[in-house]
Amino acid sequence: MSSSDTLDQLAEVLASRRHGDPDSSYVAGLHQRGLNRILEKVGEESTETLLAARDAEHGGEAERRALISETADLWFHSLVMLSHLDLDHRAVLEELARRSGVSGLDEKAARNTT
Ligand SMILES: N=c1c2ncn([C@@H]3O[C@H](COP(=O)(O)OP(=O)(O)OP(=O)(O)O)[C@@H](O)[C@H]3O)c2ncn1[C@@H]1O[C@H](COP(=O)(O)O)[C@@H](O)[C@H]1O
Repeated sequence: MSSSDTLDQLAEVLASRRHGDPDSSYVAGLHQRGLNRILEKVGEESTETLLAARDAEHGGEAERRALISETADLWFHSLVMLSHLDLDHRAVLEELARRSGVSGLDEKAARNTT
């Protein structure tokens, strides 16, 4: 399965949980608690990811695996955030595709001249 299939499948599951039972679904519970709770989780996972990245820089395999796990938590909660706001994760993939081949330095220079 390709990486984008994995994201597509996860997004489908998340959509199906949007109005699900919070007693049996973590995702439904997040939606029920609302955007602020989801944003808190995105913030927490961001912090945990950056701390894990610092440990991974000079760490071993365990620290590198921990960073992968924290990044997965961050991506997952970001997908729940998009879903809560009825935004399609494929729009993010399309935005990255649109940027493909455009140097960040060139893009920034073009921004500063307009
Ligand atoms: N990918 C994930 C996923 N990644 C992380 N998590 C959950 O996100 C939470 C991470 O929060 P923390 O590490 O802060 O742990 P915590 O302290 O227990 O969490 P809180 O009580 O603070 O919310 C944990 O409960 C994890 O189980 C996920 N929960 C669900 N999914 C996917 O979403 C699908 C639907 O899940 P349900 O809605 O639970 O059926 C699943 O089949 C999975 O594919």
